[in-house]
Parts: sequence; C-alpha cells; structure tokens
Amino acid sequence: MNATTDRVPVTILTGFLGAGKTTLVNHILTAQHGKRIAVIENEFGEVGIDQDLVISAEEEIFEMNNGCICCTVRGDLIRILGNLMKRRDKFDYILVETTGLADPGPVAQTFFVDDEVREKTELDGLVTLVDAKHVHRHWGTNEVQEQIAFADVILLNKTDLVTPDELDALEARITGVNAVATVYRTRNSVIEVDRVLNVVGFDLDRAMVTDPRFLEPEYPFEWGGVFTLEPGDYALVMQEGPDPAMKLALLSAPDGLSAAAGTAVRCFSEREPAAAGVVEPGARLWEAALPGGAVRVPVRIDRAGDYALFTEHHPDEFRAELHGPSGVLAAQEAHAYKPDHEHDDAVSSVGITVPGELSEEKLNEWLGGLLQTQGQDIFRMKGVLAVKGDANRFVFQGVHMLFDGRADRPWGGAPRTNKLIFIGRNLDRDKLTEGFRSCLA
Ligand SMILES: Nc1nc2c(ncn2[C@@H]2O[C@H](COP(=O)(O)OP(=O)(O)OP(=O)(O)O)[C@@H](O)[C@H]2O)c(=O)[nH]1
Repeated sequence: MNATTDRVPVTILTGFLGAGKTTLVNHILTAQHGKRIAVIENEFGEVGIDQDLVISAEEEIFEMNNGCICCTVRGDLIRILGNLMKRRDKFDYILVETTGLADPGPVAQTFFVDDEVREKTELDGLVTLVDAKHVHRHWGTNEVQEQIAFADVILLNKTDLVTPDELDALEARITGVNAVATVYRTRNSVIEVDRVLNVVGFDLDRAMVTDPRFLEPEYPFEWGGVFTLEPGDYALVMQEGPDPAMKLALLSAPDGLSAAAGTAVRCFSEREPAAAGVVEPGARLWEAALPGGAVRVPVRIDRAGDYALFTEHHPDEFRAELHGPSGVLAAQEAHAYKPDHEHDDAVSSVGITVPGELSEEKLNEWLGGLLQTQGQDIFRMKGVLAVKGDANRFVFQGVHMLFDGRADRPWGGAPRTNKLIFIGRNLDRDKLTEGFRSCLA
C-alpha cells in the first residue's frame, strides 16, 4: 500500500508479442517480496492460454479475452477492477499484463478518466519489455513506438540472444524515443522486484507530452445523442452503409450524455449483444444486422424521460434517424466520439482447442514445415499440449522462428486436451486447424 494514500498501486506491463511479459509476471509472483499481487491478463485471441502459463500461486488471476484492451475491452477492465475492489483486503498490488498488440496509452488512461477507478487505484508505473532479438522486426509499428514512449521502466530482455554491441545500439535507439525511462538489461525477465514495482514512476504530465490527447478517452462507439421521449413506439431507421451491423445502447439519461457515456462503455464491452428485435432502454448492448437496404429497428419507451442512444458507427454513414409518431426526431445533445485507434487488420489470432493426445513426431513435423513456409508471418505461438505417453502438460512457446517447449504440471485427473494459439499476419484458420488435428496420435 502507498504511504500517502490507500489507493492500490497498479503496474502495467507492456511489450510486443513474446517479449517476456508472462515470464516477468511469473518471476514477480515467485520472488520474495511480501506483496500480495492480483494479476489481470489481457489476451489477444479467443482461446485463453496465458492463465495456464502463469504459475499457479495464491495470487488472483483474472483473465480478459477477446480483442484488445485498448478498445472495447476498457469496459471489461473497469468491471474487473470493480470486482477486485470488493476483495480489497486480499491483495496489496495490481499487475495488468496487456496484450503485445496493445497501445498502452489508453490502458494507462483508464486509471485517470474513470472516476471510480481513479478513486481506488493509482497507476504506479508502466514497464515495457523489449525483445532485444526481435524488436527490430516491429520497430516501425505504432504499438512498439508507444510502448517505448510511455514506459517508466524498460527491460531490454533476451540479452542472451544478441551481442553486447547490438544491445548498445538498441539502447541508443530506445533512448532516442524515450530518454527518461530507466533501462535495465535482463535475461528471462529476471530483475529485482523493487525496480519494477512501487517505482512511483508514472507521470501524467509526461504522458500528456507523449500524447496530448492522453486524457481524451477513446470510446467503443462513435456517436451518442440524447432525445426527450414520451411513452410510445419509435423506430431507428438505417440505410445501407459501410458495415454489416451496428451495435447500439439506449440508456436512461436524466443527467445528460456524458454521465451516460460511462455506462455505455461498460455496455459495449458485452461479448454477446442481443439481436435488436425491439430495443428498450437499459444497460445492455444491442446489435442490428444491416444486410443491405433500409432497416427499421423498433424502439419502445414505457416512461417519459431523457434517453441517450449510443451507436457503434456514426449515424451519417447509414443515414440513421430516430423516427417518432410525428416524424424524425432531433437529438437535443449529441457528440461524435474520438474513434478507436487503428489496428493492423491483417494481424489476427487463431486459437484451436482439440481434445485428445498428440503424436510428438507428427507435431514436430507439422510445426517444422509450418515455420519453414510461414515463419515470417507467424509472430507468436503458444500452446498447452497433451502428448501421448507424457503424464505432464507440455507447454510450447514460439516467437518468430525461435521456439521451445517444456514439461509443465501433471495432467492428473484433468481431461487431456490441447490448446494452441497463433498470432500473426495472413493466418488461415481452416488450414491451421486441419494441420493441428492431423497431429492427433
Ligand atoms: N532466450 C530467451 N528466451 C526468453 C527470455 N525471456 C523470455 N523468453 C522466452 O520467450 C518466450 C515468450 O515469453 P513470454 O514471457 O511468454 O512472452 P510474453 O511477452 O508474455 O508473450 P505474449 O503474451 O504472447 O505477448 C518464452 O518461450 C520464454 O521462455 C530471455 O531472456 N531469453
């Protein structure tokens, strides 16, 4: 706990895919420091694996899946932090491990723009792991640049894979982007815990210099408007536009648009929106399919009042209008929100889960062939596998062309199953799934 406040200190760990973040989390969880740490994992991809890779400890591990922590998942992070705070007596510190594809700015921003989060937590520092061997491959990407620019502490990791001269050159390059962060050189993310936790490093003013719009949150919706509505039937009418569907939320908004926007952020983190049959006010997310041509989504209001409508895309793109009994209604207050940052759309993840046991020989052959043909495009592979004849889980890790595997905990009575995740460019899900299945014993 901090000396001056009882807000829980938070450290955000960033670093490109495979840089050594989970290795650092494991190191922190096993080191002797007397702190009880809650870990929040954000994964890119639909099959959660990181939780299996973090050593089991008494510490609590919360997992967020599905997309990028920096966009729609901000609501998820806020919700997880809220739940954590109900068990405030169980831990003294929070570690958030972001996906390697996250721009950390919006993650850090969550700790400043959400009132509830700000009251209870305090961002202590942002620690960035840099893969000394592979960082040059992704140096020009926004994610890597921002991860370095926002860092308070930078760990130049995997020092065993490069020469001292290469390390010096890389450190000089890093200092060119961020001259104030403290840089340490590490192998297997081993570092004294005091150098990464409780550094009291995060400086809002500096973050504002790095990104002048730092405190201007990104939203998972592009537009919001408040309408004063009487009880009755309305319709949201939309024409064909650039997207095949539109997510929306309709919330009672007695205190205006910006008060409702916080609730809307949480609604938009909902994984399974309801089909917009008849939309009614309430804290839920709806999705209207836009198959082409005009679409009319019925809206029912039972009580007179002010209601805020939030839409995933800007209404202009679909010529969207709210129709009432006497024609098209105008919003009395409206705002176009800063859209989410851009992602490299070609980068995706494929997660495969196959029950049963694998043949080690077939697996080696398949992976070998895969790396030969697609090695440039596969940034990251992670797997927890059940190999025939082996009583232990086999944990498999790949970063570009380098990969290693090791025996992990015994399966015991747990059903033997295999989880594998690929992150990279131009991945062919069907082909990868078929290949993985062909490795079954
Ligand atoms: N040679 C070498 N390998 C390392 C070092 N640190 C980590 N690794 C290996 O690199 C791989 C990736 O490490 P992780 O800790 O899972 O990386 P990560 O940043 O959590 O990866 P993502 O969650 O996919 O972004 C694992 O196989 C680690 O064992 C190091 O200093 N040297």
